[in-house]
Amino acid sequence: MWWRWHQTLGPGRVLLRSPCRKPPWLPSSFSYSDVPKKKGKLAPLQERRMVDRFRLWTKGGEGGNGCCSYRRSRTDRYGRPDGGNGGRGGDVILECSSAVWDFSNLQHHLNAQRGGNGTSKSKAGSRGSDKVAQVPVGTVIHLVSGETSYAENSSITSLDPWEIPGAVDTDTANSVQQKSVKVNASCSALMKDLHTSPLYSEDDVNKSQHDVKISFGSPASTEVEWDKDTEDDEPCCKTTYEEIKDDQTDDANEIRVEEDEEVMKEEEEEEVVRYSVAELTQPGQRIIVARGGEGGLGNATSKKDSRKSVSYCNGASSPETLDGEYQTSLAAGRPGSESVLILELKSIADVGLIGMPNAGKSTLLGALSMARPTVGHYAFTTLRPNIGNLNYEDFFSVKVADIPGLIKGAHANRGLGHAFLRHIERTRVLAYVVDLAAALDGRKGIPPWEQLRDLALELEHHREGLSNRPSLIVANKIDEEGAEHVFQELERRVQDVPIFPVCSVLQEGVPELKAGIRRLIDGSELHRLCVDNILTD
Ligand SMILES: Nc1nc2c(ncn2[C@@H]2O[C@H](COP(=O)(O)OP(=O)(O)OP(=O)(O)O)[C@@H](O)[C@H]2O)c(=O)[nH]1
Repeated sequence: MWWRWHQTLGPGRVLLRSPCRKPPWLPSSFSYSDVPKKKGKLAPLQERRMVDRFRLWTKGGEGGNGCCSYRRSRTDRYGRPDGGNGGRGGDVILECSSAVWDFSNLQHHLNAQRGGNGTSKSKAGSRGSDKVAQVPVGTVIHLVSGETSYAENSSITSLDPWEIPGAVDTDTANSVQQKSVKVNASCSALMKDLHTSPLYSEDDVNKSQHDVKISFGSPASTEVEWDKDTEDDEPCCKTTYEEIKDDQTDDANEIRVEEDEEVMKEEEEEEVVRYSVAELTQPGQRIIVARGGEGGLGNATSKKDSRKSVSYCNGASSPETLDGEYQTSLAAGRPGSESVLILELKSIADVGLIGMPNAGKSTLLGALSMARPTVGHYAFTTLRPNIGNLNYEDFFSVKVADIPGLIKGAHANRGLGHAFLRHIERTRVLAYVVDLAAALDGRKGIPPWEQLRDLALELEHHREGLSNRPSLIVANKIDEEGAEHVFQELERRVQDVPIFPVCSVLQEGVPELKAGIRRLIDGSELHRLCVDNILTD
C-alpha cells in the first residue's frame, strides 16, 4: 500500500500524523500515557531557600555473599570448592565541587550499592558502585552518630564550626592556640581522600593554609589540628538549638521562608555532635563518609582459610570438621558502615551586605558586580542570599553576598529569622548598608545610626562577637534630597568605621567603596563596628 501514500504525497514528502484529539466524553483529567506531560517550571532561584545546613544519613553498601560451589570431575569424586568471593559494597563519598553552592541538590539518605555475590568457577562478585554526592566548597562535616570507630577518642571539642579559613582577623593571632586531636585509625581510613588532593593525601602532611588540617601520620592515627580561640575548651560539645523553640509570631513572620520541617525537628533534639570532623575546601576533594562492607568468602577461599583457623583454634585435625554454620558466617557479606552527619557551609562569600529591608542592598550588589538580583520598592524582596563577583583590574576577585534584610528582633526569629543570620556568619567582612533617606521628609523609617545600632545588636544577640568582624558602612541613597545632611550627622555619630556615601542606582561612590572593600579583604586596614561607639539619641 505504500505506493498509494507515495502517489498522494509525492516523492520526498512525509505524512505527519496530526496530534490526536481527546474525545469530548473523556474526563478533563485524562491524559494519554504516551504524550509527554509538560514539565512545570522550576521555581526561580530567588524563591528557593538556600540550604546551608543539611543532615545526612549515609550507609555503605553491603558486601556480596560468597558462593559455595564444587567443581567435580571424573577424576575428582568429591569435587574441589570453586565458589568465588562476594564483591565489596560501594562507599558513600562526598565530593567537593564548585558547581554547587548549597545542599539543595542532596538527598537526606545516601545508600551505596551492594556488592555482587560470588559465583562458581571462583568468580568474585562485582564491587558495588559508590554513591558520590556533590557538596559545595567550604563544607564542614560534623558527626552526629556513626560507627564508634568513626571519630572515637577524638575528644572533639568545641571547635568553632563558624570560623572562616583565612579570616582577616589579625588581632586574634595571639589568642589562638593550636590544638591537636587524635582521631583513631578507622577515621584515618574514612577521611582518606581518593584523589591526590593536597589536603587529604596520605603522605602529604599539612599543606593546607586552612584552619583545619588533617594529616595522616602513622597508619594507626590521624591527627587533626586547628586554630581556635582559647575561650571554649570543652572536650565534647552538647548543642541545643534553642532558636527553634523561640517561635514568635509577628507580621513579618508571614513572609518568613518555611523551614524544612524534618530538619527543624531534628535540630530541636539535644544531641552530642562532634564538630568539624573534616572539611572540604578544594574542588575535587573527596571523602568517604560510609564504607562499603567486605564481601563474604566463597568456599574456594574460605575452605582454605577456615581449615587453617579451625584446626588451629580447636585442635581439629581434619578439614571435614568444618561445620556448615561456620562456613555460612564466612560466606555472608558484611554490612556497610553507617553514619549520620551534619553538613554545614562554612562560608558563602567574602563580603556580606547587611542592612534593613529596602536599604538598597540588592541594588548595590548589582552596582558592584554583574549579578542582577531582584530589586523592589517593598521590604523583603530578597529571600535568599544573592552572590556576585566583585572583580578588580588586577584580576583579584571578591565574592559579595546580598543577604536578606534584617529587622529588629531577628535574633528571636522575627522577619526572615535565624536562617539569614546564619548566612552572615558565613562571611568574612561585613558591609553595613544603611538607608540615608529612611527618616527623611517625615518618612517613618529609622535614622541610619539607629539602623546601625540595631543591626550590630542583632548580630551580637544571635552570636556573641559576630559584629566584631572587619566592617565598613555604606551610606546608600546619597542622591536623595537632604541625604547629605544625614550623612554628615552619621559621620559625627559613628567614627571608628569608614563610611562610604553611595548612590547605588547611579553607581556613584562605587569605585571608592570597591577600594575600601579591597583594603579590608587584604588586611591592610582593620575596622570593627562597636555598638558602644554609636551615638544615638
Ligand atoms: N534613590 C535611591 N533609591 C535607591 C538606591 N538604591 C536602591 N534604591 C531603591 O530602594 C528600593 C529597595 O532597593 P533593594 O535593592 O531592593 O533593597 P534591599 O535592601 O535589597 O531590600 P530587601 O530585599 O527588602 O532586603 C528600590 O526601590 C530601589 O530602587 C539609591 O541609591 N538611591
